[in-house]
Amino acid sequence: MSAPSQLSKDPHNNYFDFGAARQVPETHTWEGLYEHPLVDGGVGAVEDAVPVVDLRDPHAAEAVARASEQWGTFLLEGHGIPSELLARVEARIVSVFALPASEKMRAARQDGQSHGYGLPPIASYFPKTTWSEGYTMSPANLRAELRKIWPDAGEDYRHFCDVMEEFHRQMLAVVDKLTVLFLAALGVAGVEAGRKIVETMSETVTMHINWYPKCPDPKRTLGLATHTDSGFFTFLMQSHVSGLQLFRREPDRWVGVPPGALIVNIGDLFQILTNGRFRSTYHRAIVNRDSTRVSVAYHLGPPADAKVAPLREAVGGGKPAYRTVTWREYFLVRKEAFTTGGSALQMVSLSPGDHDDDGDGADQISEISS
Ligand SMILES: O=C(O)CCC(=O)C(=O)O
Ligand SMILES: [Fe+2]
Repeated sequence: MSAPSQLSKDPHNNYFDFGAARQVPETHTWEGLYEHPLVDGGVGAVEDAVPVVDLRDPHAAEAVARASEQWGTFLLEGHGIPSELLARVEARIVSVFALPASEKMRAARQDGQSHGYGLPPIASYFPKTTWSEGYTMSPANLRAELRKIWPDAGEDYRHFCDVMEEFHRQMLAVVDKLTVLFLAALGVAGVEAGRKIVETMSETVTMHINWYPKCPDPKRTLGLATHTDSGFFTFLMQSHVSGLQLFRREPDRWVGVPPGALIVNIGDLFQILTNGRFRSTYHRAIVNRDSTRVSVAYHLGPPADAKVAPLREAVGGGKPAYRTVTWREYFLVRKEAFTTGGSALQMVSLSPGDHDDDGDGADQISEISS
């Protein structure tokens, strides 16, 4: 593998003009992308159809449990977010990425910062660059953040912020509904630990918007590198263009997720909280020749320094499978895992004889506490 181009990975020094690219340069060429077969995960597929949960279904909690245990991903229906709003979100996102490089670069993510414009946050762990641009923002500081791009706070600024805030407001209602189902599925609906999870999660919302330009040679490159989401769970809104693929084992294969739906992904910290019952999924995004694609990953998790350990109800009479971690600590573990090619969840798992130094005995293990 050739040495990575530091320049093209550094949003402060360089900007890759996707619109002008007539081929995929070495810096953006990924090897081994098609080692495993690709299968269709659409509703018509029999074996590999990605599960669907309809929030209006009286048995939705059971469907959520099954999908979270067996897939770690499901398509969400009956969420009540008007498709007209989702179309406006998409249009406004397209308009941000269409701005001249010099304007976008005003918001470039600085080293060590989680928010800002540029390559997706996980890009720095990989030797090659992905065929995408991203922008990470939190609803709490959306207006201040976007002033970097639009210092005069004109009409485009107001339209973007208004639509993203409306999206956030409507998403919070969906988060509430889905959290009720998750807690019911886990049997902790009336339990203190469950209440704490719900109370703290909405404070941490981060929105990561992704823009995948058209690509002259899409098989040679990747839009977003293979990863699991690290928090509790993520909603993924995507445009009507396919690109998301889930990794499934036995046999190893990539399952193409149908475009257009709102998707829910279980994250690593939820796998820890549920003692491995709900599972996070490896996923990636590919690009295509004819259409640009947009997605919004709406990430939810605990406050950065809250201790997360397997819930008592999930451990039952058994042993905790994971040690206590905070999201902040887990990011460091994840960085090491990306760098060494290991699994972050494996690195925080406990063997039967291990003691959880931070767990402070059986009482603490089943809690999330700040
Ligand atoms: O664009 C996609 O389909 C995937 C996005 C994603 O996985 C993420 O931002 O975490
Ligand atoms: Fe993701």
